[in-house]
Amino acid sequence: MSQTPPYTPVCEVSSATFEDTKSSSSTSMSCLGTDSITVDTTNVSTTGTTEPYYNSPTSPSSQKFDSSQVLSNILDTRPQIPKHYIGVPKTPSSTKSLTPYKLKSKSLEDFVLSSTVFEIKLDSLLGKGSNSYVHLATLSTRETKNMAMQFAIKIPTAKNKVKLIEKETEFLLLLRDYRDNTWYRKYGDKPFPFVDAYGLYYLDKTQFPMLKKTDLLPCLLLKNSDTDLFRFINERRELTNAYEPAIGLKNWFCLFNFLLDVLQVLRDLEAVHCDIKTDNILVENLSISEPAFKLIDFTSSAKIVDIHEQPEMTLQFTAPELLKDQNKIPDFSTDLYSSGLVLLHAATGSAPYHGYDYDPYYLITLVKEGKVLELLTREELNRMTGNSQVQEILNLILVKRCTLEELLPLHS
Ligand SMILES: Nc1ncnc2c1ncn2[C@@H]1O[C@H](COP(=O)(O)OP(=O)(O)OP(=O)(O)O)[C@@H](O)[C@H]1O
Repeated sequence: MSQTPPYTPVCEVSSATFEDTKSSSSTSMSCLGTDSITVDTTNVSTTGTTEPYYNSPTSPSSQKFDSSQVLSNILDTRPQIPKHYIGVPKTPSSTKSLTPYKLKSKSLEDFVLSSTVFEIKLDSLLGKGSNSYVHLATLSTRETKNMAMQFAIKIPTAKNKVKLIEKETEFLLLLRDYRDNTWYRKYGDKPFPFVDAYGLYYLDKTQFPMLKKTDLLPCLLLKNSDTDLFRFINERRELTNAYEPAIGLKNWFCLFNFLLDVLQVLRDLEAVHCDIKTDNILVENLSISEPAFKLIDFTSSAKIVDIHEQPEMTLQFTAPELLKDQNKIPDFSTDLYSSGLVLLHAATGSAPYHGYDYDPYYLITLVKEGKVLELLTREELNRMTGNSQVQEILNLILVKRCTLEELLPLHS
């Protein structure tokens, strides 16, 4: 991910410091009372995925992907997976002295792909979040080398970040269960709007040099995508006309429908994502006329009943009421508001509060007051108001704060 981290200043709940993961400068944020907010400095930084932040261990794989479909199908339809494919490493020869990180539940252990059956080769860096590196990688079976597939692997930046990988994986398992038992029954063969997870896989320093030499940590295997929505907006806004949404009218409504699908699933699960933003939406099928969007990053997601404090969120995509009241728990309406900001970004071509993120204190004031529409430039307004339905939908979500039910009749 090129947009947010590692330039993203993160306010850790535990330390309450305002830390920039790239520069070493840090400013106390405790006085801001926003301990769990990440400031998206997307518009300040112009990091490219082509520029790794360290000496990358990557070595492009020479594997062919003829059988990638076979392997991804096996991993996707777990009940059919052979038993020996699964297993937390015991004492693999290369990591004899390392104790694998102990996962917190049996369901997570059952999701681990055995390193005696599979091997993984890391390719290029796809993105970096505040808690993880995401690499393109190749998974192959050790015995039959032509059984190989490409995927994205989310690697924790440190051992203390594994609990977030565990939390995210548990949420992905919940979504997978929903997909298999409810989604197909309710929506037929409509694409599921969340990223597919294939399993967990343990890596050590010999495979990923950024890990400590004493660590053997579980990493999350996900379906990889061509690009994310942030980059998609930047590319498309050069091609679309000045009075239509930056990503084009058809794509904008496609994104709107996708977000309504996401919100309906979350409502069915009585859960919230809590970090819906442009960086967290992947875009697939770019060669086909309609792109397919997939939501990622479930590190802050949970069932509403299980949330007791505000999780880590991205300031520019946070609903004002969560900043005004630190005790307020995120709910469906706060995810809907964040979705409205994603739609605004896709319409105007600029991230919310673009140009106002140089001063986090000022930014917090603006977000608290929900000033996002008042800060739009003439060009941005033209793109937002060029189509009356786009304008109406944005107004309903961001100003009138309508409910999901009120929007559903507009779903096509
Ligand atoms: N499945 C994937 N395919 C392609 N790229 C991906 C995939 N998953 C993540 N990425 C890229 O990596 C970036 C970081 O991923 P992610 O947001 O899941 O990490 P994180 O550490 O939880 O980040 P955050 O700081 O937002 O919490 C994404 O913005 C995206 O660009």
